[in-house]
Amino acid sequence: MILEVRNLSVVYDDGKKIIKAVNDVNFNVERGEILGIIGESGSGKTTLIHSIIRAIKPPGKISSGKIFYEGRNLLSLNENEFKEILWKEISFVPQASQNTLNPVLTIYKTFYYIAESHGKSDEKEVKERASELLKLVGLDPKRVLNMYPFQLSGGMKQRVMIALSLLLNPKLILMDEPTSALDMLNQQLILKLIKDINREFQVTIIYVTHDILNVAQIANRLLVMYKGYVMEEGKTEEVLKNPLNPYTYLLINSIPSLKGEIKAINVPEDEGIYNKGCPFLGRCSKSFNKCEELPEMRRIGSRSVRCHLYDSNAT
Ligand SMILES: Nc1ncnc2c1ncn2[C@@H]1O[C@H](COP(=O)(O)OP(=O)(O)OP(=O)(O)O)[C@@H](O)[C@H]1O
Repeated sequence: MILEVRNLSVVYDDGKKIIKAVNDVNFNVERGEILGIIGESGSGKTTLIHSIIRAIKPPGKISSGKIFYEGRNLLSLNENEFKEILWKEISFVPQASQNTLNPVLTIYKTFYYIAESHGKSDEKEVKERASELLKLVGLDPKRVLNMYPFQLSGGMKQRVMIALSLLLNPKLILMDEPTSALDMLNQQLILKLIKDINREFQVTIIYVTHDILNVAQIANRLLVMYKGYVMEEGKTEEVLKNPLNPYTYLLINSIPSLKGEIKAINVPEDEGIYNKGCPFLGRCSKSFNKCEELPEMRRIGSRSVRCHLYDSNAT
């Protein structure tokens, strides 16, 4: 196991409103796997992976929990200890990452500054490593290293971000919606690239998306989130073939035939009156009295599910 998230909760409290963005989340990430985290917009996916890289800013706050990376709790390391881990052990491809490249730096300088901040300031070595990585992601280093971000297409920028994430040979890469701003062809190319990187370098990947078809092509396991709660977890093919949680069932059955994006789920909107109980209570067609209590995560064979429908089967 490379990462272990235990009882993680995150709240945003601006003094007027409290949003419980991540609620008592528990999961493990096995070495070498691709874990897909799926859920609609607002389900807490970005907040969850920002917690891992300690990027939660006020009014956000990690209210409880531990995140163990190779046995060390990331949340209790001091700044210097954590700096040693970021990029070198764990790297991050952010959401809308095409817009996160510094517009006044050439691509080479961007590589150089990250390497330099981790004690690697030999220009020749950095250039060689950057060239090797750009080639790996299908870009011509001779052209691209001297270019500025505005001279690159969205697909090229996304490839640069993936190359950058590999710069210091991390063991774990967190990717937040890495294909969301790309056309279908580029999405498929990036997915193939991520799968190749995972296989070739044995890098563990956490891939966050609202696009279930997209992630199902590459993820070994899926974690389904709703309103900050994990609703279901299991091997990709098992979850897709036999979703246990009514929310997962709806997610899968809302896939339009041509494209996997979850645009709308064909159930009534949440009326917003259910502050306790199952988070999906307001929209679930299978709910019954017991659902007014929050269901615990139950283990069913190799799967886990949060739903009272399985109470009697719980082991
Ligand atoms: N900086 C912030 N201040 C206040 N609330 C926030 C902040 N960031 C996120 N939230 C709230 O936390 C909840 C979870 O948001 P988050 O961005 O983590 O979800 P998400 O599943 O990643 O959605 P998306 O795919 O749209 O990014 C939402 O209700 C969101 O409005």
